Parts: sequence; structure tokens; C-alpha cells
Amino acid sequence: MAVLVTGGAGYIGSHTVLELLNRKEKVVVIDNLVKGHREAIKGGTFYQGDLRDEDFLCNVFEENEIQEVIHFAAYSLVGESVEDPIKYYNNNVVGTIQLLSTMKRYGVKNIVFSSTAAVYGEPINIPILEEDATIPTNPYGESKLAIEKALKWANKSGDINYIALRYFNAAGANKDGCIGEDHSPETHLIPIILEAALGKRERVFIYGDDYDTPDGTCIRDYIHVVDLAEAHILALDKLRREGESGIYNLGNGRGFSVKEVIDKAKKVTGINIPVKIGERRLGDPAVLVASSKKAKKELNWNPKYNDLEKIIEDAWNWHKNNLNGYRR
Ligand SMILES: NC(=O)c1ccc[n+]([C@@H]2O[C@H](COP(=O)([O-])OP(=O)(O)OC[C@H]3O[C@@H](n4cnc5c(N)ncnc54)[C@H](O)[C@@H]3O)[C@@H](O)[C@H]2O)c1
Ligand SMILES: O=c1ccn([C@@H]2O[C@H](COP(=O)(O)OP(=O)(O)O[C@H]3O[C@H](CO)[C@@H](O)[C@H](O)[C@H]3O)[C@@H](O)[C@H]2O)c(=O)[nH]1
Repeated sequence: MAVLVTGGAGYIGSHTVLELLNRKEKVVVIDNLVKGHREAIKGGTFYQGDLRDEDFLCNVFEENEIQEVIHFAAYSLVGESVEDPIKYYNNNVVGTIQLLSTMKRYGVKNIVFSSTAAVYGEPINIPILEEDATIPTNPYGESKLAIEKALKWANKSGDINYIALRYFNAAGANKDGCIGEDHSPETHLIPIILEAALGKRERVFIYGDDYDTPDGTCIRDYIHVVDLAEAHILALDKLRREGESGIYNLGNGRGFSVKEVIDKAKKVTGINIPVKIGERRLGDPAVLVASSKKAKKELNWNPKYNDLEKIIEDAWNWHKNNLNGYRR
């Protein structure tokens, strides 16, 4: 019996695959490698292909005894989703529905789904609770919310049991430095800051300093990728044990502004990183900070690496030792 990991060659997926392998789980990975890297998958059986390809997907389910699915494969960039919403609906909604249909066809019920803080939009309360309003400010968040709703109905009909994990901002890298974050082009704040520290970019553009926050820059809740990976294992355990569906926030409950993240990175690297204030980026909410009380209570999740400096240290370790990411 195997766990199918879609998007397992990607950033969070590859860290979760490693945790699964450490637990001696049998792992099957699907990835089209549009964003991911073959080198990031440290074991299991790999199939290169696209979720939207029905024949490909059926073949994977035919050749393996899939027991559960952890579903990461998606596009996930807020700004890009505003510029090209159809691309996002096509991959994130059509791709996931194709996956759910195939699961139903092969009688696979349990799925852990990568949702996002972007489903909330501009929050009314900080920290954000799972039952707070979900009014996304971008198509990316809408596409993930659409799937959460499909999962809710598929659960009511008895077809699917799911745990949707709404992660806040993933960052850091595996402690032993064997895998890390390598997106091309990179758009995420922490790797961009570290690339500037390494001289790979001239400066960091801060996307707006006129938000309604203490220093005017956006506030986010950064969570270590290994803690995220651990939450997937716990979610899988819960689905196996109880088969009960649910939605959980995953964050540290502490927000840092863009300027604060840059200051922390300067401290960790010892390098003076040049910055420039730029325009706001489309679709960005001002503040996203999680309450993860529910995940702590019901999944027994206990994030270990919740200090932002330590998160940046692990990312820095990966970036300075892998100047070209996975491309050697
Ligand atoms: N990175 C974050 O901070 C963050 C926060 C919240 C939610 N998420 C969600 O977590 C998941 C993983 O994010 P990530 O940062 O690891 O992204 P990533 O781009 O590194 O990984 C996604 C992987 O999925 C693959 N993929 C995409 N579409 C596919 C398709 N149709 N068929 C097969 N493979 C496909 C890509 O090649 C890539 O390897 C995404 O669903 C994302 O929306 C990420
Ligand atoms: O060069 C940059 C890059 C980012 N930012 C800002 O830094 C913050 C964080 O941005 P980024 O690292 O791109 O992450 P988010 O846009 O917050 O989105 C991430 O976090 C979301 C959950 O909060 C996930 O859903 C998304 O998939 C994931 O990309 C935002 O305020 C950006 O405006 C800059 O100022 N300059």
C-alpha cells in the first residue's frame, strides 16, 4: 500500500516525501516537473506526468496500490494568478477534480490537500481562525477555496475523506541541507532576500510601504517547511485513524513585516542587503497571521522550528551551498 504524493518534486512536496520515507512509508510521486526537480525526490517511485492527463493518472493507480493521496501539485503564485486567472483555474481546479475523479474510480478515499492562507483574503481578525470569513483577494486563493468546497461535498456524499491544510508562508530547508527551495523564477520573499545577499540580484524590491501596518509593509506568518511536512504526516495519521475530515491553519501565530524579515536576514547572513521600495503587488493582503490552535489540539502538531532567525538560517544554509539550486 502506497501514499501518492502529487507535486512531490516541488518545495513542500519534496520535504514531505522525505519525512514519509523516514517513516518507512511506501511512496509514489507524480510531478510534471514544470516547477519541481527530479533531484529533490529522495526515494519512492517517480512518474513524470500531468494530473490533467486522465490516462497517465489511471496508469499510476493501476500500477500501484494507492491507499491515500497527499496533493501538492498546483500553481501557487498570488501575483501571477491575478495576471492569468485561467491558468490557475485550469491547473488547480481542473487538475484536482481529475485527481478526485480518479480516486473515486479506484476507491481511494483519503486525501490531504494543500490549501492556503490566501483563502481568507483581507482578514477581519488576527490571528485568523479556520471559521473566519473566506473572501480571497486573488484567483489563486479562489481556486483553492473552490477545491475545499468540492471536498466538503464529496465528503458529504461519502466519496472522500479529506484534511485541508491552510498553510501560511512556507520557508526554510531541510536541516541536513540535502533539499531546499528552488523556484524559477523565484518570487518568494526569503529566497529573494538571500539571493540578494549572495549578489545574485542587485536588491530586494519591497512591494509597497503604504499598507496599514506599523512600518507600512505587509505582514506574514513564516512557517518552517519541515514543520509543514510533519503536519502532513499527522494529518495522514488522523485520516487513517478516524477518517474524519477537517480544515486546519498551519502557521506560527507570529507576524513579521517585509522590513522585519529583511532585518533578520541581514543579522543571519551578516551581509548588508540593498533594498528599494516599489509598487504594491496585485492581490496581496496586508496582514496574514494564523491561529494554529486547532491543528495543535486535533492533529497534535507541535512546530519545532518556530524562530524566524532559525528558519532563515536553514534557508541560508541551502542557498549558499547550492548557488544554482538543483542545477549543478
Ligand atoms: N510555498 C508556500 O508558501 C505555500 C503556502 C500555502 C500553500 N501552498 C501550496 O502548497 C503546494 C506546494 O507549494 P510549493 O511551494 O511546494 O510549490 P512548488 O511549485 O514548489 O511545487 C508544486 C509542484 O507541483 C508540480 N505540478 C504543478 N502542477 C502540476 C500538474 N498539473 N501535474 C503534475 N505536477 C504538477 C510542479 O512541477 C511542482 O513540482 C501548492 O499547492 C501551493 O498552492 C504553498
Ligand atoms: O520580492 C519581493 C517578494 C515578496 N514581497 C512581499 O513579501 C510578502 C511575502 O510574499 P511571498 O513570499 O511572495 O509570499 P505570499 O505572496 O505571501 O504567498 C505565499 O504564502 C501564501 C500563504 O500566505 C501561499 O498561499 C502562497 O502560495 C505563497 O507563495 C508579501 O507581502 C510580498 O508582497 C516583497 O516585498 N518583495
